[in-house]
Amino acid sequence: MFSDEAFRIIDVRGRMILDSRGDPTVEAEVVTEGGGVGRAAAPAGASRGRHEAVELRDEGRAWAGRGVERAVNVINSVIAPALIGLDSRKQREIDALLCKLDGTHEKRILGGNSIVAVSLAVAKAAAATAGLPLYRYLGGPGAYVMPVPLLNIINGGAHAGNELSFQEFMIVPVGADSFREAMRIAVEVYKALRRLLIEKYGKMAVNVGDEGGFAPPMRENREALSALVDATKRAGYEPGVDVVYALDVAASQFYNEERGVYIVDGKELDREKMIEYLVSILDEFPVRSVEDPLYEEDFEGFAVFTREASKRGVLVVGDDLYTTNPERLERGIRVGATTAVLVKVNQIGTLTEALEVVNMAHRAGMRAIISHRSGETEDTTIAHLAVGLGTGLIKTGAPARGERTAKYNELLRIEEELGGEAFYPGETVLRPGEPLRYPSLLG
Ligand SMILES: C=C(OP(=O)(O)O)C(=O)O
Ligand SMILES: [Mg+2]
Repeated sequence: MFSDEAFRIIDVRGRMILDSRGDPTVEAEVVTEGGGVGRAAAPAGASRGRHEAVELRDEGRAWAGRGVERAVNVINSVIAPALIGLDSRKQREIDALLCKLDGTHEKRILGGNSIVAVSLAVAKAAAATAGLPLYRYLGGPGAYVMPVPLLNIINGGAHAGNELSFQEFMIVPVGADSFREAMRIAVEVYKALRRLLIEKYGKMAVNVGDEGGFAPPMRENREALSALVDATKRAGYEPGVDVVYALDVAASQFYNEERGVYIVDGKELDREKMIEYLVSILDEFPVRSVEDPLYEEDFEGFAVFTREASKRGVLVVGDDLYTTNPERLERGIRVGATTAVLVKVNQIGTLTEALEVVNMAHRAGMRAIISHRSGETEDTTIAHLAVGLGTGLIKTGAPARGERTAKYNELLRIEEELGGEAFYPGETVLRPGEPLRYPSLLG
C-alpha cells in the first residue's frame, strides 16, 4: 500500500536543455517522498497561434538564452518553494496554484513553458510513485484506445524552406488494425515518397523540414497531395481506403490581415474564394481532416467551411483558432466553427486546462487530437496523453527524426504492454459529428 506521504513533493527542479531546432528550452523534474521522479520538457512552436501562453525563451541564442534561464530560475525559486510539501496527485489544485502564482491570463509572469514543464512533471511523478505508466494513471481501465496517427510527410509553410503555402501534408493509415500495422504502412508510404521525389525532383527534394517530412521544391498544394497519392499506390496501398490524407493549412501564416486576402499558390483569394479552393481540393483528393483552413480570428468563416466539409465527411480542426484554450473552444462550439480541436498542452500551460479542453470537445461530439510542436524534445508525454485520454488521434510528425519517433516508439511499447486490450479505431475516428465508437465488451 502507498501512504499519502509517498506522494508528497520533495523536490522541483528546472534545467535548460536543447530542442530539435537547437534552441534552448526548459525541462522540469519533480520528485516525491516515495521516490517517484517525473520529468517533462516544454516544446516550442514556429507557427504559433496569437492566443497562446507566453513563453520565456529566445530563439537561436543557444546556451546564452536569457529567456530560458529566466524560466529555469522561475521553476527553482518561485514554483519549487510553492509546490514542495504538496500531494502530487492533486493535479487540479497544483495547476490552479500555478495559474494563481502567475496571475495573468497569458501566463506571462512565470511563463507558459515553465508552467507546462512542471505541470506535466507533477503528473508523471505521481504516476511513478503509484508504479503506473502515465497513460494508465490518467485513464485507468479506460486507457486502451491506441491513437490513429496523422503523419506529416511533406512539410511546407513556416516549417520548410520551399514555396508550399500549406504547412503540413499528412498521411493517415486508417486501414490498419493495430498501431504497429499503422506504423508499418506509414513507413512504407514515407519510403515510397522518398524514392518518388528523388526521381521527379532530384536528391535535394528529400531534405527534410522541421517535423521530419520532406520539403520538396514544390509550388502548388495539389502537387504535394498528388505525390502522397502516388506514393501510397507505389507502396501497394489504396488511397482513400488504406490511407487517407490530412492537411494543416495553417492559413494565418499566409493571410494578409490589412487586405483580407489569402496568398495561395501565387494567387490572392478572399474568404469566399479560399473556401471554394479548399472545397475543390476535398472533391479531388481523399482528404479527411483539414486543420486551420482560415485565419485564426474568423470563427464565422470556419463555420461556413465546416458545413461544407461535414457534408463530405471531413473533419475540421482548430489549432491556431483555439490555442487549446477552453474559452475559445466554447465560442467555437457555440458557432459550430469546427468538428475537432488540436490539443497542445504548452499552448495553454497546464495539464488540467488541456484535460478540460479534451473533455469539453468530447462532450460536444467533437474530436480532440493530441499534438506535438514543430520544436520538440525526446519527451514522450503526448503518447501517454493520447492513450490515457482515449482521444483516438495523435499528430506527431514524420516516422523519422528522433524527437518524432520517440513518441511513435513509446506508442509501440504501450500497445505491446496493453496486449489484447489494445484497440485501434481506424477510419471511424475521422467521421465528423459521430460519437467516438469503441467496442463494447459484448462485441
Ligand atoms: C505542430 C504545429 O506547428 P507549430 O508547433 O510550429 O505550431 C501546428 O501548427 O500544428
Ligand atoms: Mg497547426
